Amino acid sequence: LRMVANPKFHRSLVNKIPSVHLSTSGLTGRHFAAYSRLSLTRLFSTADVGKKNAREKAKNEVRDRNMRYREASSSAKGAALFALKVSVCPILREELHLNGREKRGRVFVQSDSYESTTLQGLKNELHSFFRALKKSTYVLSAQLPVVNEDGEMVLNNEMIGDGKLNCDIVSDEDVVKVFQDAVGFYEATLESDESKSIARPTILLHVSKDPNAPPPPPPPAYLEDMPDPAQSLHMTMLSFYSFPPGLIQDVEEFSLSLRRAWKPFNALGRIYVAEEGVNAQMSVPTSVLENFKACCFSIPELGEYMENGLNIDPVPISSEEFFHGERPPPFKNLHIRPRSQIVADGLTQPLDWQRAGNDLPPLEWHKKLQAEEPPILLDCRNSYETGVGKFVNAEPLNTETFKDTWDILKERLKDVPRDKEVMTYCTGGIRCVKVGAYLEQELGFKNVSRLAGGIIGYDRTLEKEREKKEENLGLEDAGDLESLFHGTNYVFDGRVGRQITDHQLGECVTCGNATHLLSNCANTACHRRMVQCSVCLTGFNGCCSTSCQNRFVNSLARSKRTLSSGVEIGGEGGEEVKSSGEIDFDPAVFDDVQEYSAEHSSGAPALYDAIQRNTERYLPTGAHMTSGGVQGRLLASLASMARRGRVLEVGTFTGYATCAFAEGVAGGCGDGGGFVLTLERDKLACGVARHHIRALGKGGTGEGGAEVAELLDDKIVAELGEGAEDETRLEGGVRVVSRKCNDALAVLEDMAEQRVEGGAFDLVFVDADKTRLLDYVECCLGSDKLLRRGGSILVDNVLWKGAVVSTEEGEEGETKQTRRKRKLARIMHKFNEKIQTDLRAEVVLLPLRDGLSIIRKL
Ligand SMILES: C[S@@+](CC[C@H](N)C(=O)[O-])C[C@H]1O[C@@H](n2cnc3c(N)ncnc32)[C@H](O)[C@@H]1O
Repeated sequence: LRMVANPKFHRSLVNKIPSVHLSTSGLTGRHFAAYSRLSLTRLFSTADVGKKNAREKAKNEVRDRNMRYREASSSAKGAALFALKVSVCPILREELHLNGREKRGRVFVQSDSYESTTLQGLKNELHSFFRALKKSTYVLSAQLPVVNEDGEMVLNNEMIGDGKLNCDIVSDEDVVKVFQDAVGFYEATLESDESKSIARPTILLHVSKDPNAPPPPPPPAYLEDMPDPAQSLHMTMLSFYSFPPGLIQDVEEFSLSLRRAWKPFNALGRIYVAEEGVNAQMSVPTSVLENFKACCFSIPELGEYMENGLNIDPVPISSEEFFHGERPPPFKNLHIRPRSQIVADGLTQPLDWQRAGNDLPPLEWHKKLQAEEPPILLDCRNSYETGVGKFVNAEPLNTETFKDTWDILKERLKDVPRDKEVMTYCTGGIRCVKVGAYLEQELGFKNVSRLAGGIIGYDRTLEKEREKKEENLGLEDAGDLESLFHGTNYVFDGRVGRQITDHQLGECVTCGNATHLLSNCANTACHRRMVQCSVCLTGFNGCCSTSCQNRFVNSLARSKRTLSSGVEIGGEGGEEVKSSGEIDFDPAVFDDVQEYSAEHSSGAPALYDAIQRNTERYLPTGAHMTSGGVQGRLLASLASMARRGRVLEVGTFTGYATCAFAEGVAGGCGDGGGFVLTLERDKLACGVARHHIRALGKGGTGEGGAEVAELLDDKIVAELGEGAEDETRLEGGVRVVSRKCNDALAVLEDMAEQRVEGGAFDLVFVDADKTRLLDYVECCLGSDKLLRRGGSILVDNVLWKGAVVSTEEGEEGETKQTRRKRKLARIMHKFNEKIQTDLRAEVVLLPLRDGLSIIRKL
């Protein structure tokens, strides 16, 4: 991983791959090099592979193979490789819903291979490119290309329509003959006029519907007479999970099949699929709910293995409220995501999820909790969930994430006799399957029970029983039906929490009063989940702090201005774009000049190598985000020139640039009172950065500092609340303060209003969310309280991997990533244009690495 995260390594490999000019497919050598790099990333990054859907993966494999073939054939023309120009008839295109790429395409086949000598081999080859054909009965026919008077090959077989080409392929012999004929034809063109000959034997292959194929199967019974889901006046929320004992063999294929099966219902939701099972939170149009249930029960991997069936919310939401109500819709799309686990547990070995204690129906659970000698009752949710609601007498495990569960359980239960009854519960029951399995199989408890359907199931059952009681229908003896769960149940969709009783167990984040209300901060860049009372919710405009409130109110005003003036600025999304790790770079930008300048700049001291290593170990997907060697040296130099040695960094990440700034300030600051403030929203990054800054404080930038930095262990993430600060003093009195904040822009806007303690900054490094660069820079240019006149702003990534140079519309069929890259490049380009014409500043855009702008405030 360390090698892969290192651009030098990529470059060296990319440079070693011969680049080919493939004009027929529109691919240039440069694309090929970039593509090769993507393949490398794919090869090394198993997490990425896991995320790709099956179709994409198969297509990539074939493309990879074709690339190799083309590469081979570019040096050696001839009969070693055949080109098959494949087309699919319109009937099959429609029946199989083939997309643009699958309607026609080119496949390369080696001579004397299984594919070029047998019908099955040939078909397998076609299936890997045209996956949908696997499910169809079709016939193949072939033809040799026609060479026109100018010696050009006429490959246009569009005119075939539903018909066939002149040679049927129904047996291995037919395959052999067609390939032999293709060689003969190729050799004949060579002999007649080599300059006009074709590059390799070529065959036109047509796939048409088999006229004798049996009719397609009738639609499943559950779709018969189904009402139109689009007309449903209500939406129903539901959830379910399953741990099928036979596991899910092909996760990606199964995810696709779920999407196909659920498409007719207009279902929405978030579904995780892994080998171990399925975990779904969904909303379904109420009018087709019964059909949807029947569909789910007909799928073997769900069916009887859906523990407690489907957990259905008894109160449907009107479609109007669902889609256009005050709150955002719980789900906007149907996301079916292949995952390595449906609940990430952090266990080294998977357990047998079928042996996970007993499922206790809610009414039995309710009775048991009223018993005189209650058993051990464990709340297996995280602390933010248990903070607003739990069963009376339950012990919260107080985990930050589910992965913390195992150590806490071991410690809590170490002296408990193994035959003591242990009861566990969670939101919907899924986490308790894993906890139950662990208690039984790893800790040896013999009497484990789990609340079937979790708190959601318990709440619904009690509600139903109460209704029954009211209607005086035969009521089971359930004792008192008052809920023993007190407070609010945290749920994982747009609703955030459901209040079960009036108990106010939470503490308002802004005033500290008791409350049951849960929400997410309205400042979208912060969006933290929070407990906030109704008074503060209104008073703070739905935000968690005054900083976020200012940011939120300002951005509302700005978006109004934007709408009326038609000028696009920044964008409220504030998405962190640099960390996606999926954006490829244009290798042409990383040319020899960059290499040369790196080789002829001073190397970074040892501490920085240790920082980079730790980053690659603890935050590998973002390891490319650190400033790195040459830029780090430049930042240190610039900081050393800062008049009063006061530097603000926006986006600490793991502290690479922070240490460079601190180093520079310490080495250059005139009055000895240097100060570096760095802001970061990510807890883990903050924890790692603090360790590095302390290492700098203890051992300096050399080997001593590197040794301390290397002592980083897994317990780096401190519980960091909004505004939590950590201060390190360097020799010579320079103060380095790392502050955890939810949204750095809100903090800057605050500082721009008030006086910054100790005076304005000399230098501000803007290196956080890239879509709001103008907002950050505006804060600095607009307020002398934040950045003094004559001071500078540094903005990173202004060349956006070279993509700013050309931001026109992309080719048809470009991927989501390239579209996103183009969109971001346009934002960056607009930023560069706008800042260049700003009369308050002078700009130098350095083509260093990914582009660094130095903006001097006039
Ligand atoms: C490119 S990295 C910073 C790299 C660092 N300056 C360096 O040179 O080593 C960007 C960091 O900004 C943080 N970030 C993004 N948006 C933020 C925001 N609105 N508030 C605070 N931090 C943010 C991300 O979590 C990420 O760690």
